[in-house]
Amino acid sequence: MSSDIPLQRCPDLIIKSDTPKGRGVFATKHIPAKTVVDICSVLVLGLEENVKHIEHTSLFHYTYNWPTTDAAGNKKVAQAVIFGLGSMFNHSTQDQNVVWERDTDRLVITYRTLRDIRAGEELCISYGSHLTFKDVDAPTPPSPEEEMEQFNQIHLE
Ligand SMILES: C[S@@+](CC[C@H](N)C(=O)[O-])C[C@H]1O[C@@H](n2cnc3c(N)ncnc32)[C@H](O)[C@@H]1O
Repeated sequence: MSSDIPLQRCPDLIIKSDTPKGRGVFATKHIPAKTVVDICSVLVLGLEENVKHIEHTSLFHYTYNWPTTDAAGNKKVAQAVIFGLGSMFNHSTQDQNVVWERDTDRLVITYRTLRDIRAGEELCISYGSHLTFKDVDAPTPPSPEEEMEQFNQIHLE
């Protein structure tokens, strides 16, 4: 049947529970680029139920933006709960190694490796630029002394 959704999950993964980002997904073996790591089903939340209820719970930190159309036919951005590993991937600004793709008709998200992943490495997606937490991977801003040195170098060259 064409509406059936074949599932696929890479077996070479574990959840580590004590990382600086909380729980996270890690590789136990080398995983080649473009490997499907998981196909996750999605529950799209009502626009109103999200604002009235979900945003006031810890689930708020797990939902993804999901394009939808309201009763009047206007395009809106709803929120969706992702079942499976999709809710366990942490964010990396500097070294995202997993990409994801929505299937809005079949209500699934497919996660694929962006590059080869080494055994022991964390699998991270990008949450975009509006983070609701302090990014532990964020580059540390230069000290005033370093900034002055960079400034001097730029002006000396
Ligand atoms: C979808 S959950 C990911 C799984 C989560 N680490 C857990 O233990 O359930 C998103 C939450 O993970 C944490 N997180 C993800 N990426 C992070 C990062 N780069 N720096 C700090 N915390 C991060 C934040 O607390 C964020 O709200």
